[in-house]
Amino acid sequence: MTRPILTAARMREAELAAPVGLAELMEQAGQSLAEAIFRHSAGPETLILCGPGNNGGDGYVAARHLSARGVKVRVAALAEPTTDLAKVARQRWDGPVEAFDGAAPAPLLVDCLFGTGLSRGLEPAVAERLSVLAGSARTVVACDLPSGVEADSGALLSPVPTADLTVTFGALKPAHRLMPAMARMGRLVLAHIAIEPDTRWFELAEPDLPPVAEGAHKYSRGLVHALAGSMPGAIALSATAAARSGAGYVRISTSAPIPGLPLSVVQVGDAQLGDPRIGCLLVGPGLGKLPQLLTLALTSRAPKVIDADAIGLVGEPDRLRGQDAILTPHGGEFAQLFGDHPGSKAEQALAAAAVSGSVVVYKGPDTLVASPDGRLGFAPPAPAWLATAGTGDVLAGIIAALRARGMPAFDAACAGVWLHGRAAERAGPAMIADDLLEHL
Ligand SMILES: NC(=O)C1=CN([C@@H]2O[C@H](COP(=O)(O)OP(=O)(O)OC[C@H]3O[C@@H](n4cnc5c(N)ncnc54)[C@H](OP(=O)(O)O)[C@@H]3O)[C@@H](O)[C@H]2O)[C@@H](O)CC1
Ligand SMILES: Nc1ncnc2c1ncn2[C@@H]1O[C@H](COP(=O)(O)OP(=O)(O)O)[C@@H](O)[C@H]1O
Ligand SMILES: [K+]
Repeated sequence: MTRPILTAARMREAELAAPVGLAELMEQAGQSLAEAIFRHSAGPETLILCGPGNNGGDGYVAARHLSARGVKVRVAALAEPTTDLAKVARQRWDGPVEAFDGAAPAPLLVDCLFGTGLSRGLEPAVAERLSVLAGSARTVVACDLPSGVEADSGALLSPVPTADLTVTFGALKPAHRLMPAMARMGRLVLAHIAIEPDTRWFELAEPDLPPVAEGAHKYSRGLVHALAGSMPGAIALSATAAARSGAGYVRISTSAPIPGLPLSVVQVGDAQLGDPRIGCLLVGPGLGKLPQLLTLALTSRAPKVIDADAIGLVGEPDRLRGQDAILTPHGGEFAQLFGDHPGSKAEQALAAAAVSGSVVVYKGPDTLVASPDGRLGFAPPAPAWLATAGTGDVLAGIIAALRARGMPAFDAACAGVWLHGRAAERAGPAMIADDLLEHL
């Protein structure tokens, strides 16, 4: 199941449009926070830090529910509540409220200082105290977002301790899946509250892959045609990944024999781009500085995956319009083609997709898949050991195979990114790109 993602502003709209009142939403949020805490680590003395806004309001509600379950709860307030909702939640908490500054540590710390309303970094003394309390706790739970994280960009506006568990409500926020904030979340639980998120932003989930038809033949299962350039290892990784990702036929145009390929991958000396059976053309991995090969690729009517060196050779993004292309840039390649866009990584990816008319897979520890029509997929965390040469070549091959198998471009890119991350998890920390091929 994909999980919806809303910006702070869209979340507020969804809250206002909810079929229940805001006070009921806060009650649901605080109660589900208490439940998630109780399930994660029932029992130990709990210190709940409450801020002045509704994030703090959730904290008072959670305090009441945890206390009713018999947990020893202490509440410390950074400031008196300023919103009506938080004031009511505060009144309904009948235990004492300590001052934030003097609060002693507890084994379980719940951070309800700031959530989606954070507008600037925490004051240095507050951030420092939060860090000390988090450092002394066995378990740190963040309500909605760890305090100091900017909800829409994933930026850290002040130092942010890493949570063991983050409980968010109704929808994820972009920061849950954008760096550097993503690394501070710990386990991320999405609790249900009665909003109806209407959004085309979502977290990637396990894909439905097209089954192999009973009457399939190798061409109907999808022909991936790759153009080799000056570095044969990269295209060998891509082509093998395509073969292992269910393409019926993988073929490479190459001027010299490429070693290390499965015997089933066909190597040809000419371009063969007029072949109407090509389900996806792959250009870029190991291409080197051969702009003529990109130009040749762009004469083909086939769907394309354009990766690596080829991205830097495009020049103007609108050269890609009408190409039915999926681009797979890392940060450097993205900047080369699209220049400096303002805004968050999410906004940049969408702007790039719009200007190129292409699906853009903006890679990194926080990979995004953007469609020109406004859909945006956020990858769940993938292991950092993917940061090794050649893993991008493997990803390009996976996506090319899924595209050739008939998946629409955006779906193929989303599925490919998800499968790539899970293959890395199975391959383990000492993996090299070649090892991913055994786990596809
Ligand atoms: N609405 C609903 O129905 C539901 C909402 N829910 C919950 O509400 C949370 C959002 O609540 P929120 O909008 O009140 O924002 P919140 O993050 O608590 O902080 C805002 C306050 O902090 C202040 N402030 C900001 N930065 C600051 C800083 N660095 N240092 C000091 N002050 C700072 C800011 O003041 P100002 O920027 O105006 O100075 C304002 O007073 C959301 O994350 C979720 O947990 C759930 O219950 C579901 C239902
Ligand atoms: N720290 C990280 N955590 C998770 N995934 C990462 C990290 N760094 C890189 N990746 C992933 O590894 C792959 C690297 O691709 P790329 O930069 O094109 O490398 P190459 O060109 O060497 O194949 C991408 O899929 C990227 O999302
Ligand atoms: K918080």
